[in-house]
Amino acid sequence: MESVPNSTPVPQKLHVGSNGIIPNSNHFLDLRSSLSSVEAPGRNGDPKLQSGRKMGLEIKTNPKIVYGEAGYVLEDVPHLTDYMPDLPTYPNPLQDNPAYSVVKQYFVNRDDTVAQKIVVHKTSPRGTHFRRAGPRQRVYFESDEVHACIVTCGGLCPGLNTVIREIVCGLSHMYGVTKILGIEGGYRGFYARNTISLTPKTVNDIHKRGGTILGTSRGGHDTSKIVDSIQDRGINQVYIIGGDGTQKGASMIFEEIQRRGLKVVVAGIPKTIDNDIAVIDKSFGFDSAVEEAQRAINAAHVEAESVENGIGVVKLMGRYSGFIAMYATLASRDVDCCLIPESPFYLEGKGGLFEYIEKRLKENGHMVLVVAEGAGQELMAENMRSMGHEDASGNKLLLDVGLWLSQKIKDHFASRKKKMAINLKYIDPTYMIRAIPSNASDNVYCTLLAHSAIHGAMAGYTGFTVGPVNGRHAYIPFHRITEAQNKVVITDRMWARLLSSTNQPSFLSHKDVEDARKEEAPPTQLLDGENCKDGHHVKDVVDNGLACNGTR
Ligand SMILES: Nc1ncnc2c1ncn2[C@@H]1O[C@H](COP(=O)(O)OP(=O)(O)OP(=O)(O)O)[C@@H](O)[C@H]1O
Ligand SMILES: O=P(O)(O)OC[C@H]1O[C@](O)(CO)[C@@H](O)[C@@H]1O
Ligand SMILES: [Mg+2]
Repeated sequence: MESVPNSTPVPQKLHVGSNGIIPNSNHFLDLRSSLSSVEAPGRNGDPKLQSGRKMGLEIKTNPKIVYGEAGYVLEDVPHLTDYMPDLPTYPNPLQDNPAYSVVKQYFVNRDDTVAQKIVVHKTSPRGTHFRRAGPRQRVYFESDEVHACIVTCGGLCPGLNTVIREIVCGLSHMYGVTKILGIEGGYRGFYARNTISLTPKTVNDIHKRGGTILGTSRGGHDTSKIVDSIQDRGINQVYIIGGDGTQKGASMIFEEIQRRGLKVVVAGIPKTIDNDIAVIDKSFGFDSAVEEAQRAINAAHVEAESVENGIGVVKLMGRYSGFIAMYATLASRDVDCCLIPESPFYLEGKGGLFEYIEKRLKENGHMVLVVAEGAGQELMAENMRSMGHEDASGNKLLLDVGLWLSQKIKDHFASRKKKMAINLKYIDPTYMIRAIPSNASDNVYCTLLAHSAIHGAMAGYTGFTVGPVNGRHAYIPFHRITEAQNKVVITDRMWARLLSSTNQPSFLSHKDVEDARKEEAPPTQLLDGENCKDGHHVKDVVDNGLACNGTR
């Protein structure tokens, strides 16, 4: 969150009505090409953006930001007409589609936007909005002109095949597209592998399988080779499914395409089993993972309660964010302790993990412990020589906290001082969970993501990631997805619910709590006005167009 320095120029203001509707839509459309050059206050002055590099990402395009009344801010996504102003448009073929033509107001009003925060005070500024996803009345591609491709990158996640299937079927059934290529093996597949032709027939039942039929990889992102391949193959719609690293790569591809002036749309579909993607409500596959994790937790519980002083330890995925562990714990009710990367813990002494385990064993005769793979990394590094290795994408390789913790617990209770017989079983279901097909609700979610991406691409939007914001699908500029990771906020209500359900110690000192409170709160919390560092009042926001959206 940052407030806007008073010295920055007030941007060109668009007249947005109090209901958020831009009164004359044509006026808005006419302004669209100039919007990309509207200087965003606080952004151009932001050293992270001025230097052009942040988290390895080159950000060259000014964000498209539109300011309205009462602190309304639209963080818009790029459009092909930003750099190709004279493109022709065509009526959306969906208007003649028997399934969709009967729907009242099927087409999204082009001024519709989705609010990032829906909990507001009566004096709150209206805050940040994103362009609403969905089909537009006019499209920028004729059906037989479209040559789409799909690529999946990063780690596996339940639902990848469903998204592939629904992009292929959606393009084909809704827009009559026949040329769709699958890029094999992630980003490097653009220049190092063959492509496969995808049709509704070939993808018909792939949603029932785990993994990705296209294969995936880490590393191998070579922007100019990728864009050469897109150009050489005559591809004009690129659908990129992947996590934060993938979206950074997608942003660079978009920048290069724009630099070359190509009529090529780049659409990102966010994927991560860890649910660590910022802005969106939830990532696909997360629900399926939490559900599948219940099987491992149940097994750990059965094993633990069947023996004297039984301890079941389950490791779940979550490199930097403990969402899977937190939700799996909350869902299960059999878990006595959940450890996540966001909440440091310690083993020995008063208030430590060993003391709590002993207490639970004495009270209950058994216990279940869930640990996210990224938890306790610093603690382990103090004990062991840290490897400091990275994978091909530059992600830090983690030490195995499950094995380490299990050994530490065994050693502690076997020590001469303690001499307490325990029976510990360690279950690592991480890759088994990641490899399952998506569950029913994720399947529906994947379908909506795919459709939103297709509608956006056909309408000429580009350089966006699609996803639900407060339940409504929106087009989100890449930089908003890649500039921060979503994490469990340990001063938030959800973590408090977990602590009260497991009765575990918080392992936090008073100082830890104070530090955590000072950290940025998540965008879903009520922050407007309250979190402006320089104390800009709502009136400043309204009168001077100053942005204070509480999200940076
Ligand atoms: N900063 C970056 N710039 C360009 N490309 C990147 C960047 N970071 C990662 N990539 C590319 O994106 C792809 C996937 O990245 P990564 O392995 O980090 O997975 P991810 O998309 O973050 O998914 P997940 O972490 O959920 O498995 C890789 O091919 C990698 O080369
Ligand atoms: O073993 P891999 O494929 O590199 O992936 C492991 C990582 O990928 C993730 O599943 C994210 O995709 C993390 O939870 C995990 O740390
Ligand atoms: Mg990642």
